[in-house]
Amino acid sequence: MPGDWPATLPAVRARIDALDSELLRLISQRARLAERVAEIKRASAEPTGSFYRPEREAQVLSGIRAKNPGPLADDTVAWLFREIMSACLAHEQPLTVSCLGPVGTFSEQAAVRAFGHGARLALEPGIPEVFRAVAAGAVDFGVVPVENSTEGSVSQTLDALAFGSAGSTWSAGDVLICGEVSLKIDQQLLARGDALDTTPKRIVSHAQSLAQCREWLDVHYPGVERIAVQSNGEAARMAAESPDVYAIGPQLAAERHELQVVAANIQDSVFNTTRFVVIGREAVPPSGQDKTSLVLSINNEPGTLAKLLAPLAEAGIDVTRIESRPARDRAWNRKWDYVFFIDIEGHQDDPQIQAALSRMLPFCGRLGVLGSYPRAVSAAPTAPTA
Ligand SMILES: O=C(O)C(=O)C[C@]1(C(=O)O)C=C[C@@H](O)C=C1
Repeated sequence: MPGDWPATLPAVRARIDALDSELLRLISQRARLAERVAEIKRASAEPTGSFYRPEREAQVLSGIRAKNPGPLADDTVAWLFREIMSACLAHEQPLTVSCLGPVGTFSEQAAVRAFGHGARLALEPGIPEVFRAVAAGAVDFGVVPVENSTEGSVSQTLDALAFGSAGSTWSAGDVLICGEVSLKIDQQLLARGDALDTTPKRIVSHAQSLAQCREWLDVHYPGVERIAVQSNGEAARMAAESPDVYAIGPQLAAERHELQVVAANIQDSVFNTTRFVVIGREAVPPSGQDKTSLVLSINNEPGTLAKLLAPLAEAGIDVTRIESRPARDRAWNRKWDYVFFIDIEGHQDDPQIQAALSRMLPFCGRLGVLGSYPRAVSAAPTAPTA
């Protein structure tokens, strides 16, 4: 520690007060610059619909992590700047972000992780409703779960991205992936305070959460009926209404619904993590550290998948995920039975990616780009546990 550090508590606090004043002055100056950014965006020849710039935010957060001198963790300083940017953006143009509700879902937590507390949240009863709100322009962006490390893909999200709405109120392509955020999922068993010493008649949660805790429930609550509901928030709401019902969900749900934690961190895997995507209506320009999500159908002949992936391998493009699902949409399955979801490193505007995609086209029944977006930059209020 430098020799001129103050020695007494009042002297240290005086130094902290002086630094806080300086920080406040700098943050206010930053907010003034954000006002200027807004003026420039409004006057731009090609004004974009939203002032939110995920590619710029990813660059700012990566830069902060790289420059962090300590002693605070990279995740912590990135989180502080996430909130500063969120406040600056809210000052430029308030955003509304839709996600699965009611209050107390992991999706709510992920939306705050992606946008900070400056965004207004619009909570929807289901994932299709989040897509509909984004497609209709009722909200600026949405945040939806796409895959979980224990349970795999969230089929409602993949189907909506690939095929559009089941009722044809909006089409695939109206909604694009604009960003991603990962959340460590710690599941809590929740109950009303007056139900703690009883055996519940039912344990309710979202199907994914029940599946993530299957083994733990088999051991600790064998024979108790498990009921899947629309969301963890809805489960917590039901537990708050009846002492016969226990819910599984996040700590946030306990706080929002005034429930007690009967058992903490009951997920079967300690690495349990869910990846969420941010969905919007506009394509995102390159940030320099991007991913592209593709959906495609292939001719079901021997060797086609290998031929399809060869241009990516030959160009040294990393495939971060590949997943197949039955094609539900007639336009996709008239001739082709399965669709593949493939995530690759890079942006669709990169010439190298464009060249690889055009070499893949002859092997595809259809090929759609679900979006190019900045790779998640970790920014968490507390150090992640895994
Ligand atoms: O650089 C911009 O375009 C801004 O609007 C400024 C800013 C920021 O506070 O740094 C705010 C919101 C955007 O999403 C990205 C960055």
